[in-house]
Amino acid sequence: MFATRNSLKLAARSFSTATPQQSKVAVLGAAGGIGQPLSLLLKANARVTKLSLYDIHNTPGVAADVGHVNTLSEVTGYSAKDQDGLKKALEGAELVVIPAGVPRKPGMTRDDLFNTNAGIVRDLAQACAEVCPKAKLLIISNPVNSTVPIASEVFKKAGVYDAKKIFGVTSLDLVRASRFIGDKMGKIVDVPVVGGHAGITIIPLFSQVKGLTLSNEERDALTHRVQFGGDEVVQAKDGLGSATLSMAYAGARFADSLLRANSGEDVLEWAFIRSDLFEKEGLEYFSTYVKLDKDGVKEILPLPESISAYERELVQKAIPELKKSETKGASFVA
Ligand SMILES: NC(=O)C1=CN([C@@H]2O[C@H](COP(=O)(O)OP(=O)(O)OC[C@H]3O[C@@H](n4cnc5c(N)ncnc54)[C@H](O)[C@@H]3O)[C@@H](O)[C@H]2O)C=CC1
Ligand SMILES: O=C([O-])CC(=O)C(=O)O
Repeated sequence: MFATRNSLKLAARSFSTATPQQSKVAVLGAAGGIGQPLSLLLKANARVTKLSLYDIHNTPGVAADVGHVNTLSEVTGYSAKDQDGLKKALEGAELVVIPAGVPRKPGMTRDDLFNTNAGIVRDLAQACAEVCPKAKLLIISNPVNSTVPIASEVFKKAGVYDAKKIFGVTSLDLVRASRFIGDKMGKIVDVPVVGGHAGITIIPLFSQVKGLTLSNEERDALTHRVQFGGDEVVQAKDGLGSATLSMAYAGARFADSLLRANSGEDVLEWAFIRSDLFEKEGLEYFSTYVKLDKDGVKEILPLPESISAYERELVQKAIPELKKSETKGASFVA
């Protein structure tokens, strides 16, 4: 991966190596299973000029360790023990990535994490709304289908809400879909994934992959594998948590897209955001194709006309699930 100092290539895409403008990125939950490798990948990204790590404990060690990686960014670490540690971590942040919270154990759904993680995300979002209201929030903590509405409601209450800047990170679903199809195609291609980030709300759009032909059985099996890819890792880790390394990779890739957009590049991404696409159905949040610019979401693109009848049906099935989760999140703050 660290082939040369100037080329950090990861799969089909690469992280930025261009000389950056000033970009401070804060990671909240930085000492955790995702937080540590994610912080490492952000340290390796030349677009990050300041990396600010926060966790309730163990952050000084992670910051000291990551801080020895020889890129020019400055690394600071704060924990809950430091006076105003969270505030200091957030001051001047352009991007705030949030992987704070508990992960699943076998037999749990992501929604089972709500009771613990909803409060964590609410409180961290509250601090962001106070200290860096213009920062882009990248929410990894599960259940994403509820934690994004939670953060949004906190920002609304604080009077600083900008729907263009609050993102649920669903990029692990895209990474998985791309990887699983990679075996079939013998090369890595991008696979769109829309909807949300839990079970049947995760909808891979295999119909959009040029040159891919699947039998109905293959399509069903691959769709199921993408939808329940998280469970595969939870079971394999056998009580020790959920995906961390692949999530760090996917999260760092998503952060890089926002940093690229911030420096003027036209960037296309898939993200779970506030969207009017299903307004008629009363749904507020949906992961879809977006154009990014320095202010966050520049344009939300509709679902491709050419998606299959099978995929349309999956979208219809996901809508009530997504609605339940967003209502649960929004009511928690209300
Ligand atoms: N969006 C996605 O695709 C994915 C989301 N996740 C979710 O990410 C979250 C974190 O997962 P892991 O890193 O494996 O868990 P972990 O338990 O290894 O790490 C979580 C970290 O959050 C910290 N933390 C807890 N409360 C905090 C607070 N109030 N402020 C700051 N830090 C706090 C903990 O001290 C810990 O270091 C889980 O909710 C998990 O379900 C995991 C994989 C994929
Ligand atoms: O499955 C989990 O709980 C973690 C997660 O969101 C994923 O791996 O997609």
